[in-house]
This record gives sequence, structure tokens and C-alpha cells, in this order.
Amino acid sequence: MDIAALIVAAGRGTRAGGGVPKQWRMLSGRRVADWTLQAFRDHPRVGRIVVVLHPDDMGQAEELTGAIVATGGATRDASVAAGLEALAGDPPDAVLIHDVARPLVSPEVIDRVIDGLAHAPGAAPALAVTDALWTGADGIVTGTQDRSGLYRAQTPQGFRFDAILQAHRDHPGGAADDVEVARHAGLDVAIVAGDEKNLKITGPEDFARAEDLMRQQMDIRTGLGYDVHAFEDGDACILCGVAVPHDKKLKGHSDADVGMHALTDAIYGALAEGDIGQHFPPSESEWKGAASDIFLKHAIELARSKGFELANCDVTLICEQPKIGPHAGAMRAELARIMSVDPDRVSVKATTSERLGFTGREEGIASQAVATLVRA
Ligand SMILES: Nc1ccn([C@@H]2O[C@H](COP(=O)(O)OP(=O)(O)OP(=O)(O)O)[C@@H](O)[C@H]2O)c(=O)n1
Ligand SMILES: C[C@](O)(CO)[C@H](O)COP(=O)(O)O
Repeated sequence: MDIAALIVAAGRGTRAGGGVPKQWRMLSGRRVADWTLQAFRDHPRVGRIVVVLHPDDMGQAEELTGAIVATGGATRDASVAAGLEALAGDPPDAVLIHDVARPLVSPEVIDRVIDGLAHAPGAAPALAVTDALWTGADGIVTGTQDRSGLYRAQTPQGFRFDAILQAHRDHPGGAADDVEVARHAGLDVAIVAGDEKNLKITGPEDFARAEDLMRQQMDIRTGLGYDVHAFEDGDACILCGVAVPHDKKLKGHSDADVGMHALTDAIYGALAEGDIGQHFPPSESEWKGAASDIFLKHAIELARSKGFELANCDVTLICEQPKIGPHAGAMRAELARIMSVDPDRVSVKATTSERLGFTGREEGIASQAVATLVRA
């Protein structure tokens, strides 16, 4: 099934305050809109993504990589209609209509909505009301409302595309959500289980709630790498991607970059994905003399394919000679370039072993590295 996501992001977020529409405010280090888009971009069953923006926000479009951008209207339903029309030229089978203000939507909720479409033209997540419901006036309770059969509606609300497009075209406007539009057109909408965490950022206090929930669901992994290479005759050592002049070089099947190997193993370790020798066996001649950036790129791309980003890494080189200090800045910059991360996430430092052991006797260089990976 060809499934598109339609993310409405043309509201002004007046109730949230803060001077900037809530979708552009920061939440756990990224904009609200970036989290929401990522949830759909990472979902294997979602193809295209349409984002509906306010005319004043078109400058943000460039940063929403890979998304089709449409211009929104004065109300939520006008914005949804604009997004549907943007898809109508090349219609998907189904569309998932989602508030940008719900950045914590889980893959499981998205799956349940998609699965619900197998049995009905519409499916939407909701939570049964569990608190007692009152009516009140002037701060005084005036009655109790029957809560049986009442639900709190969430998004994404999913529909067969042709049906919801026609329903919006025929609707007079003023609907609270797309389920109301669908029902007005006589379409059945299945209720699937929502998620307490799928909150809509509405008031100022919701930012702190959303950040707490994000912290709870973060997956943080740490890996440790260790490597040793012996010296042989030569004129430079390749260390963390930098050629450091020396009267010896490091011996190995590849370029013997002991620092980069330790870091690569730390990333594989954090992912529980074995080690460098498992991915690039020394028995294979194609890795003979290979530049070690191939290994590091492979490890970081493997991490990204599993949804992880590098939070930070720290490499220690253990040797008497060559002196690392003058080259540490260049090494950090090179590792950061290879991994496409900010240099302030990469540390390279060195120590001697006080002339003890094989490093102290200058027979070779050892390296240790730790890497922390985070999946939000
Ligand atoms: N003209 C509008 C109004 C709302 N929305 C979107 O509809 C969703 C749900 O609306 P709400 O939480 O009410 O957002 P805002 O309209 O931005 O908030 P407020 O009512 O506080 O201004 C949000 O993703 C919002 O960006 C939209 O695309 N176009
Ligand atoms: C669509 C919706 O998210 C369902 O809960 C909600 O109705 C939209 O937000 P609003 O605050 O009602 O504008």
C-alpha cells in the first residue's frame, strides 16, 4: 500500500506562547517539527511526506529535507485540505494526517492506524476517558457527565486517500479533526489504541512534559574499543586519519591507524555488532593497505541505519613517541569530518605509559576509545 503522511504545521501556537510558533521551538535539542517529521521518515511503511506550512514560515521549508511543502490556510481543516490537494495529482492509497504538535508519536501507533485501514476507510488512535467528567460554572461543580463511550482523540488519523479528499472537498468547514470530516461524509472510522505519550503540545507546560517523556524513552549505548599496532621502519604514523611524521610507521594489514580502529570498535561495541575484524576480515586482500576511514564510515553508517547518532567519543593514544598534542586538533577535525558530526563531540588525547611495557619500550602504539550512541 502506498502510504503518505500529511503533517499540518501551519498553526500559530498561540496557547503555547513563547514568541515563536511551537513547531519551531526547541525540544530536547531539536525543533518540535524535526522530531515529528523524523517519526514518519523512519517508519518503514510511510512513503511520501507532505508538510503544510504557514505562508510566513516558508523559510523553514529548506530544512525539512525530503518533504513536499504545501501552504496552509486559516484553520486546521483548511490546512489539511491544502495538503490533500498537494497529493491529489499523484494520489497515494492512504494518508495519515498528523499534528506537527505531536512529536512523540510512536511507530506502534502509526502501525495500528495503518492496520486499522484494512477493515475501514478510516482509522484513528484514541484513549478512553478514565477520569470522572463534571460540568461546572463559576468554579462550582454543577453535575457529573456519563463518561462511558467517550474517547480522547489523537493523531495520526488515517484514511483511504480518495475518500478523505472527497470528504474534505464536500465539507463546509469548521471540523475539530479529520474524523469529523470523514463521518460527515458517511465514512466509518475505526478506533485503535492511542498512547498517553502521544501528547499534543498545546500550553507552555507541555514542553516540560514532552521533554520528560523523551528522556524516558531515549536509548543510550556505550561501547569500548582497544587496539595495538607494532612499529616498523618508516617515516610517519597514520593516527586518527592524520599522518604524523616519525622515524617509524605502524605495521598492519590496513593503514594500521590504531586510534581510528579503537574508535570503530567502540561504535561496533555500542551496537553489539562485533568488531572491525568481523566486518573487514584481515584474510581478505581487498583491505590490504586500506585507509581506515572506510571502517569508521561503515560503523557510523550502521549506527545511523539503526536510528542512532553519536553523542560523543573519546580516543586515547598510548605512546612515548610521536608526540600527539600538536596534532590532536587536526585528528579531532578529521574524525568529525569522516563521521559527519560536530568536532565538539570528538575528543583525542594521549598519554605515555611512563616507559613501562611495550608502549614504554617504544615497540608500538596502543589506543583505547569510548563512544556513546543515542537513539531518541
Ligand atoms: N490554520 C491552522 C491551524 C492549525 N494547524 C495545525 O493543526 C495542529 C493542531 O492544532 P493546535 O494544537 O490547535 O495548533 P495551533 O493552531 O498552532 O495552536 P493554537 O490554537 O494554540 O494557536 C497543529 O499541528 C497546527 O500546526 C494548521 O496546520 N493550520
Ligand atoms: C486533531 C486533534 O489533535 C485531535 O485531538 C485536535 O483536535 C487538534 O487540536 P485543537 O487543539 O483541537 O486545535
